[in-house]
Amino acid sequence: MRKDAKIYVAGHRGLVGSAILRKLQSEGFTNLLYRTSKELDLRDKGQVSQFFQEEKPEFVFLAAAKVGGIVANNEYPADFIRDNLLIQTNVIDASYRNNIEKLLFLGSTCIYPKMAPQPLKEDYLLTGELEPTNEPYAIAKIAGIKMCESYNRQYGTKYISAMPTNLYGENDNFDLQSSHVLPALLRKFHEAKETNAPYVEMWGTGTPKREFLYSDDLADACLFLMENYEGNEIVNIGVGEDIAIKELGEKIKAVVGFEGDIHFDTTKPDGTPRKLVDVTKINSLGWKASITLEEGLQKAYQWFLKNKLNNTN
Ligand SMILES: NC(=O)C1=CN([C@@H]2O[C@H](COP(=O)(O)OP(=O)(O)OC[C@H]3O[C@@H](n4cnc5c(N)ncnc54)[C@H](OP(=O)(O)O)[C@@H]3O)[C@@H](O)[C@H]2O)C=CC1
Ligand SMILES: C[C@H]1O[C@H](OP(=O)(O)OP(=O)(O)OC[C@H]2O[C@@H](n3cnc4c(=O)[nH]c(N)nc43)[C@H](O)[C@@H]2O)[C@@H](O)[C@@H](O)C1=O
Repeated sequence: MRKDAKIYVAGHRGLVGSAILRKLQSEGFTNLLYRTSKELDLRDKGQVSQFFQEEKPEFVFLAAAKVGGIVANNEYPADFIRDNLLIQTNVIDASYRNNIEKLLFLGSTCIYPKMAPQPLKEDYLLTGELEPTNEPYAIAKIAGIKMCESYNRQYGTKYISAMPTNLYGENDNFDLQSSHVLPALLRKFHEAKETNAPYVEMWGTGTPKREFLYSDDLADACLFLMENYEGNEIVNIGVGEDIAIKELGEKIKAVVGFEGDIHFDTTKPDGTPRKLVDVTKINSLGWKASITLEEGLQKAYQWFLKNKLNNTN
């Protein structure tokens, strides 16, 4: 991409979009385009068509989506399938109609079958049943992948799809009902320390395993793929190592400095038992994650302390 190429970052205030924006700015890209959801509701086809016709971006990072943790996905399945299908359909189709040069679509590793062998290889897509807690969201993401692939086949476009593992970092969602596990635990352990609470309650049994990638690493990978990858096959983005949720809780407890106990609310769902991605493909293309979980947890906690302390919703 030229440094003055017109690049639209959809979802620039979110965890992923804000990291992509920071990365592009730090790499010297000067012609960046972004809108909040209030300014441009990507679920509205008319607004999206008008925006693309007026602005004519050359490259699109599609990081706008309806996103949430296990309970939010489970409780609001209609919102997750509807908003994501609308956002991605409108953006991908408007990109085609306005001849954009290249688009990167962000999926998620929940597109893989619940019981797929580990680590998850890209070609396990559509080989088995999905995890029920996030099936509607995953089906929307699979539709996005297939839409990119179909436009490439029929129209000769260059739309690529990346599948990141669970993410965390700056501008994460710290709302305890709708967030993912890592930001939820940073907040829970911090608040328990501040109030001298005897214990922190974690959801589920603590036995599921997850892999965590810092958002700055993800942004680096997205730019790398935009500049170095073309093709219909999806590409996993991860670190290649996972950890049990209980162990993650212990690590966060230590980072925050909480000295009480951990309890488990087993009425809450565990979700998929394991979700470790195979990163052979992106590694062999020449990209590797560089931020360890220990470094990332420190960075994320410092960011939380500085930016969210009196401002959590
Ligand atoms: N977080 C994670 O662990 C993972 C995320 N991903 C994927 O990465 C992508 C980004 O996720 P993440 O950054 O975590 O999500 P966030 O919830 O942090 O951010 C989502 C962004 O999407 C924008 N958005 C939502 N609805 C609309 C709408 N109707 N119109 C316009 N913009 C909208 C929001 O804009 P505004 O702020 O202006 O309202 C927000 O900035 C998603 O595709 C997600 O599936 C994949 C794997 C894991
Ligand atoms: C990125 C990914 O994210 C989601 O899938 P998930 O990985 O299951 O999500 P999660 O981060 O919410 O939970 C991971 C594990 O952690 C446990 N857990 C403990 N204590 C808390 C807790 O306090 N909050 C949360 N949220 N989980 C907790 C929780 O019970 C589960 O076992 C989907 O949106 C999916 O669509 C998707 O793509």
